[in-house]
Amino acid sequence: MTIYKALTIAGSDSSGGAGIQADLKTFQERGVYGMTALTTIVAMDPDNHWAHQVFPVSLDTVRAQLKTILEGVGVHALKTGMLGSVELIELVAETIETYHDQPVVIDPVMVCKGTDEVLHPETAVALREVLVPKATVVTPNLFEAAQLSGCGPIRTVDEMKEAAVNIHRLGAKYVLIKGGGKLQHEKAIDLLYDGESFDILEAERIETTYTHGAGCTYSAAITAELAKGKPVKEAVRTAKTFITEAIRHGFPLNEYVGPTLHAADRLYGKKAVQ
Ligand SMILES: Nc1ncnc2c1ncn2[C@@H]1O[C@H](COP(=O)(O)OP(=O)(O)O)[C@@H](O)[C@H]1O
Ligand SMILES: Cc1ncc(COP(=O)(O)O)c(C=O)c1O
Ligand SMILES: [Mg+2]
Repeated sequence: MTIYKALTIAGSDSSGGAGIQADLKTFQERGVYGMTALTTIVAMDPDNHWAHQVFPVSLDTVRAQLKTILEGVGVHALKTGMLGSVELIELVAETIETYHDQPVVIDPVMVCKGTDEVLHPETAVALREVLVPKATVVTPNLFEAAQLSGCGPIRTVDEMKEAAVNIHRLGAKYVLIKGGGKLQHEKAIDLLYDGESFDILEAERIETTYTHGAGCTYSAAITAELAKGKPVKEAVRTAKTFITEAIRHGFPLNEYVGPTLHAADRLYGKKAVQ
């Protein structure tokens, strides 16, 4: 029996809903062995309205983790999440160049939910110019897609299409823009573009604010399916069902944050994508 292995290069969300924790839980749920290269640690302050504090991991430490996994073990697919510095984005891009055989999912994390404030503003340009061109699939939310594409704010499916074309021109093979809860639409719409045609993924829109980590979980589920050798379109459809169930069963951790339930598809799943 083949054990499929996936790597996430991402930050730690101590509260467990997003980041490397979401990725590992999702890999496990999808039957894939998960490994990690930790880039940064995010802590949230309960005495200060859950304000985020970011503690970066040194470049050498990230390099050593990547060597452990990519030279010491090998992976069937990898994904990136929060990277936190231009130097790190460059290191990850070089690493992908060296191990370019596996599918690569780039989740171009710029923002945490609840704010449109870019966490590391200087990294947006490096993401666009250095890392997105290496992606098998890039998975921006609406805010990130606007930043990467150079388009203004994205409010409609037509504007999502325009942004997807621009991002595809950067070199990503597939562009998946997440309309999610922010697009004014009765469904939760995502748009997948492969340079030729647009696929709309449509799922039930769930009335909830417990979506912390939804993007990480979605991109990790896509990575897991790609690790198993699934084609991109099938991987994205499977992941869409998975994230819809995880959001349906999202829950509050405290007054500030509610993550999705990574185990929901296994525990309560039903088909969600139309
Ligand atoms: N309220 C919702 N109901 C159903 N699906 C949602 C909802 N909000 C987000 N999604 C879906 O969750 C996935 C992650 O999207 P999103 O939350 O926009 O990402 P991010 O966490 O990176 O901002 C996408 O498939 C999106 O369509
Ligand atoms: C370490 C880390 N990575 C990524 C994210 C982005 O999470 P989301 O999946 O909600 O976009 C967060 C948000 O808090 C985070 O803390
Ligand atoms: Mg995100």
